[in-house]
Amino acid sequence: SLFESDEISQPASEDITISSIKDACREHSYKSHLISEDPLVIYIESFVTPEEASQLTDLSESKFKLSPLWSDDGKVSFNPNYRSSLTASLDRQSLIQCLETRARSFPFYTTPNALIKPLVVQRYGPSNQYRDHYDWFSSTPTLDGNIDSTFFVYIQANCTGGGTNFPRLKALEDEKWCEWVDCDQELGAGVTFRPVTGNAIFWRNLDAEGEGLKSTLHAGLPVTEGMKTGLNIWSWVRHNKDKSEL
Ligand SMILES: O=C(O)CCC(=O)C(=O)O
Ligand SMILES: [Fe+2]
Repeated sequence: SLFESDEISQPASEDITISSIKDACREHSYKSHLISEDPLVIYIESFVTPEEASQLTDLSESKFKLSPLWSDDGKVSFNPNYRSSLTASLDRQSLIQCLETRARSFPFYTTPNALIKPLVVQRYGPSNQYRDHYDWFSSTPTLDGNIDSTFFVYIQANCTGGGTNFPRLKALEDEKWCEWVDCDQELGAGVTFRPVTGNAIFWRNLDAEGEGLKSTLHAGLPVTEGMKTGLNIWSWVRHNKDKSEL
């Protein structure tokens, strides 16, 4: 086990890890909090600085198109009833390379050689949402890799609503989480992270055999007012090749 504590739903405060990195283009510290051990879900405070968050928002500004959906063979389709946000794919300039390095050096990132595909930014205005889905694909012959881990970083959170809901995670009971998690939702609704600029959720999508974890089901809940923008950092690994580089 990665952790000493077996209390998955209420990690002790000793589970906080502070990481400081000098090589992610500038010195940067963030704080990790264990949310769930299986599936592995970590909440990261200040994964990006406020300046980085606003630069990322600026970089994506002119690039937004309707967000796609992917089938298990990797084909793209559109269905605004299911996913109504906008997506921008970012050029790999210096800030992006810094964030890729920061992601690779995250202590819980176990596939340092995995392929990071171009980073994408998701934008949600009023009523925009992304209903329940997995970030992983079921194995099919046409797609030889899968998304092993996800960072979802809130880069703009001037909104109400728009939480990131994991309906199959056990609700967090300790009030200390209410700073970041919706503590007013119904029991049984899992865990809903509230958008907070600069903070991120990291999770592993695949089990040790490379199979998708159904416990990672999640949704971007509808924004009720304002604007939410988030950055995805997805790492890809090959199927059945023991987490090798894609
Ligand atoms: O918007 C969110 O909170 C989640 C976004 C998401 O799940 C995705 O882009 O795959
Ligand atoms: Fe997702």
